[in-house]
Amino acid sequence: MIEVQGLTKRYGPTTAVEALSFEVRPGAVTGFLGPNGSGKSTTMRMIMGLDRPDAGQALISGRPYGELRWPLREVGALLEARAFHPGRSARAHLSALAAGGGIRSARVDEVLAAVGLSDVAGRRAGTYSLGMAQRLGIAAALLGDPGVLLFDEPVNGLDPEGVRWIRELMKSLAAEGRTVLLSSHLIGEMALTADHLVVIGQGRLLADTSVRELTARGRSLEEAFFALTGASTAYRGAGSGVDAAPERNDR
Ligand SMILES: Nc1ncnc2c1ncn2[C@@H]1O[C@H](COP(=O)(O)OP(=O)(O)OP(=O)(O)O)[C@@H](O)[C@H]1O
Repeated sequence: MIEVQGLTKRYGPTTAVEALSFEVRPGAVTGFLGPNGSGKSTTMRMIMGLDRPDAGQALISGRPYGELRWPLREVGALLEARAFHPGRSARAHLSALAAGGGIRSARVDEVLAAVGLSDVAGRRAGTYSLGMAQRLGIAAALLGDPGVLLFDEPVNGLDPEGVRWIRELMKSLAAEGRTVLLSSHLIGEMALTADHLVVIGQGRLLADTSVRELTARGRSLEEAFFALTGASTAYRGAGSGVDAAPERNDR
């Protein structure tokens, strides 16, 4: 379970995230949607303790990230592709993470197999394609077998086979009872993958509802998304207009 409570983050004059509250529950894939610059990555970074909120808090299984005794065993995240030393092999990268996180070393080969990198595990990770780098990032997220997982744009740059692989992986992780928060710009993909959606615009909550309910509002999930976010897409010059109360629906 992830609990985001009144989270606020400012960068100088820019308010990246403002009084944002939502919960991400186990056993489902929760999609995290919003236009460019709406605050998705900033929110995920604050959940992972990488950015300090100006107000509010984010809890993982009831605690802030910094208070987790064995963080890698509680939460895994893919926040940036290529977050590894390019000169190290995938196996060496994962082994170092396992050693630092109190994770048995045999787990490294298990996650390499799970993401399909066993045959190239000895190669320098800097030589990996984008798809392979994403798989390595996912292997790192899965290393501690955590109950909570965050993925920021995991299908970016992947080929159709890779996109389908991610979709099935997200669903199977949720089916195992894990909490899965997934951001993506690909709304059609989100319609196929997510059960629940948290939609934000200009750092504020716009909707917290099921995919089914949101899709039923328009001809497609994409149309419903545009109707919801149109007023908060600053680069279209449509004004700020996000004062309306967010829409919440029981799951
Ligand atoms: N380190 C930073 N310094 C200054 N401004 C920042 C920083 N990080 C994010 N921002 C600003 O905060 C806002 C939210 O950015 P964020 O990257 O969280 O959005 P996002 O929803 O993840 O966007 P995208 O979909 O484009 O990845 C943007 O206006 C961005 O320019």
